[in-house]
Amino acid sequence: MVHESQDDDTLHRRGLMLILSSPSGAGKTTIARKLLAEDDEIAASVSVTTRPMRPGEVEGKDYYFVDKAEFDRMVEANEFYEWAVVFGNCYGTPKAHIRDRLKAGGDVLFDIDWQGTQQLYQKAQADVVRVFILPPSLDELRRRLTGRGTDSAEVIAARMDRAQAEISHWDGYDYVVINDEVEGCFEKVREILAAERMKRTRQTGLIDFVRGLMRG
Ligand SMILES: Nc1nc2c(ncn2[C@@H]2O[C@H](COP(=O)(O)OP(=O)(O)O)[C@@H](O)[C@H]2O)c(=O)[nH]1
Ligand SMILES: Nc1ncnc2c1ncn2[C@@H]1O[C@H](COP(=O)(O)OP(=O)(O)O)[C@@H](O)[C@H]1O
Repeated sequence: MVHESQDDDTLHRRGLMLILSSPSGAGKTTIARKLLAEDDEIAASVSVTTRPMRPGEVEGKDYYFVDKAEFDRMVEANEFYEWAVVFGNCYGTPKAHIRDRLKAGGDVLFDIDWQGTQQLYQKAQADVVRVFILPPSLDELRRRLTGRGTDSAEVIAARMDRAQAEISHWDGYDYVVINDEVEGCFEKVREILAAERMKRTRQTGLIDFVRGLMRG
């Protein structure tokens, strides 16, 4: 649970920003979905966009939908950690909701590439935990992209062409996990998350607790 106050039996902690990146097809969406389904202390980051809402999309769940004037105002007011224009529409990661969530002890999951990772890290270094997921081999990466059945042969070829360039950014991450087998990879990501949650600097309730201990 996300703690609203410190009046419960666990020490209050500050949330963290968990970034999962990988070359396309290595399995970051699979790991992210499992984490979101099994861990109620973490929620996905919701971006702001000027793109029109698609049928079935939900405001505040898929995106926050705004018009261009409002998006420009948010850029001017420095309300984004990062933003970009993709296919003619603007997309940005808003600070406000994320800050509130971190303060309340909730974690936020980002499924973003190395460029977005660099930008987030520059803005929020102390809160960011960067995890890079590697495929066990390029042959297996190709098998996964093909097996997913979502992309044409051309798109798969383009993703394979980009894979080595993406892999070359592995050293910009705090942790690297090889996704050989899903359950094993998922467990490793969970262990990383568990350890990062225990970091002294994130346990904001510790000072009072230790003072109490010292007073006897
Ligand atoms: N930089 C950045 N890119 C984003 C953000 N949110 C979404 N995108 C990217 O915008 C692109 C288009 O997203 P979307 O309109 O949902 O279409 P789809 O994901 O291609 O179906 C994708 O490549 C997303 O990764 C964001 O907050 N910041
Ligand atoms: N460890 C694994 N072993 C075999 N297949 C996997 C593994 N992890 C993911 N997959 C499959 O590979 C495909 C690509 O995974 P996905 O999570 O969509 O990758 P990404 O989000 O990195 O593009 C999907 O069909 C997924 O079910």
